Amino acid sequence: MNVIETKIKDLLILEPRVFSDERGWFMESFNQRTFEQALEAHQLATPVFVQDNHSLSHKGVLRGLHYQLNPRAQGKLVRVVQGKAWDVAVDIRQGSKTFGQWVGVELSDENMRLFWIPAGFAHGFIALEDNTQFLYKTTDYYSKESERSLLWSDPELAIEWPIDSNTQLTVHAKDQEALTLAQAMATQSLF
Ligand SMILES: Cc1cn([C@H]2C[C@H](O)[C@@H](COP(=O)(O)OP(=O)(O)O[C@H]3O[C@@H](C)C(=O)[C@@H](O)[C@H]3O)O2)c(=O)[nH]c1=O
Repeated sequence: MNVIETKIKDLLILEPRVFSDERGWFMESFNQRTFEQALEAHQLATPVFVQDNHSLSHKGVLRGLHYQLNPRAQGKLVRVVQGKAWDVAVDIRQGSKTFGQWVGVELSDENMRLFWIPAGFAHGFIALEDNTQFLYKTTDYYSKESERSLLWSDPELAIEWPIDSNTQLTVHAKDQEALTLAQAMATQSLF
C-alpha cells in the first residue's frame, strides 16, 4: 500500500496495491495490520472501526461538512467504489496548528484511493459523476444528537470546490443551514 502525506499531518491518502490479470483485478480494500502500520509510521493513533456506511449520490450532490461531537466523534476511512468525488476534510480542533485548514482529494473508482480522516475533522464531498457510491468505515456509531454540520461555502474556510456556473448543485436543507466556523466556535460546537 502506498501512503501519501498531505499538508495536514493527521490526514493520509492510501493507495492499495491492485493486482490486475486477464480476469480483472483484485485488491485488499482494507487490511487492519497494513492500516495500523501506515498510521504508526506517522505517529498516529490506530482506531477501531465499528460501522460501515454506503451512500449513493447523483452528480452535483454535495454532502457535508459533517462531524459528531465528543464523546461520539468519528474517524472515517472513506473511498469511492463507483464514480468520482472531491472529498474534503477540515481541521476543527481548536488549538491545532492547522485549525480551519482543509485538504481536498479526488476519490474515484479509477484511482481507488482511501482517505483517512481522524476524529476532530469535519468531512464532506461533492459527487462529480452520477451514481457515485461512497463506502466508508467509522470509529464510532452514528449519533443524531451529536451530529453537526459546518457550512460548506463558509468564506473563512474558502474550500475550492470543483464547481462552476454549469454545476447543478444539490445541498440538503440541513447542510444549507449549517454554521460557519466562527458561529460554531461561538457556540462551542467544535473540538
Ligand atoms: C450518517 C448516518 C445516517 N443515517 C440516517 C439518518 C438519515 O435519515 C439518513 C441520511 O443521513 P444523512 O443525511 O446524515 O446522510 P449524509 O449526508 O450522507 O451524512 C454523511 O455525510 C458524510 C459527508 C459524512 O461524513 C458522514 O459521516 C455522514 O454525516 O440516514 C443513519 O441511520 N446512520 C448513519 O450513520
